[in-house]
Amino acid sequence: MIPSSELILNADGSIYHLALLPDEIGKTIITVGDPGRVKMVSQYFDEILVKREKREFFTHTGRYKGKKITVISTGIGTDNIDIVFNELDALANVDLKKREIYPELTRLNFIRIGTSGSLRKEIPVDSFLLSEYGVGLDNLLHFYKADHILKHDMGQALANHMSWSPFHSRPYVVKADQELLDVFHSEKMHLGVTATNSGFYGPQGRQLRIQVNDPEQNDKLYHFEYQGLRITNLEMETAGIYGLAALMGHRSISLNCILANRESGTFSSRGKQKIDELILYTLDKIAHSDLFDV
Ligand SMILES: O=P(O)(O)O[C@H]1O[C@H](CO)[C@@H](O)[C@H]1O
Ligand SMILES: O=c1cc[nH]c(=O)[nH]1
Repeated sequence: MIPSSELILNADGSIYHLALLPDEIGKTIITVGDPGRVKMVSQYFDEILVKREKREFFTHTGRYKGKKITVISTGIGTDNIDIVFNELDALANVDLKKREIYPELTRLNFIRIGTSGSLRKEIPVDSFLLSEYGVGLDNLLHFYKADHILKHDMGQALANHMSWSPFHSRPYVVKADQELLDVFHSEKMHLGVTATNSGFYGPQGRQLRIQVNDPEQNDKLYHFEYQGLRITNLEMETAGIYGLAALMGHRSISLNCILANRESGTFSSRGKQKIDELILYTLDKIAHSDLFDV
């Protein structure tokens, strides 16, 4: 039995931060960072069955062309990914009344629709990128037994290449789910290696008023190459999503709308329109693939 200090439920039996009950989520779950993006997705649903909000976690569950879909905002960062993924997994795989893990587990499909900054001129603002790998420069996965899902050789090669101080955590590398990669890949998508960091400014090499430790950081990331793989873009959730989904036995994929180009120093003026395009692209792929439950 999982004690009430670990699996925390609200008075109505819903899970602590998300305030959701088990039958209020679908097996296909779209994650977005921005709570305002939830209704940008659910406006296309044919019906909305559940609407819930608590803190930065806004959830709409509904149906789109016959498929049951949940869209949920995670807020920013892998610390929030830890909360959202553990709580959604508990809703699917733990009997909340008995506080016991179900003998048969349910596999969820997670699709991130997020924004990102590109490191490369050839991946310009307003383009879309599918993350083949997530490279965690944060430290979330180091708190879990994750050796069996990590591409250690590449993580170590990147640590050596960056010549970081021992105060930095070691990069962790996780591959996307291959079936979801196949579903979402098309000529509209760049395929990339996405570096996930623990901040938007210093950790992504942005310097406004206070100095960063390594002004060459983005340049070093740009030049890193491992077995033909090169880092393409920066954001703040993908590697955590790939890591936790793989550890829990779920599928996950991250779709990025490129808003910033760090090499050319530009930022999109058409962000909302391009995110809307990526949402419609994603919903269309879900509607037409057998991988997603009705
Ligand atoms: O647009 P979202 O999904 O929030 O994603 C990106 O944008 C945020 C930073 O502005 C970070 O969460 C980053 O990962
Ligand atoms: O540069 C960017 C743009 C969006 N989100 C990020 O995390 N970084």
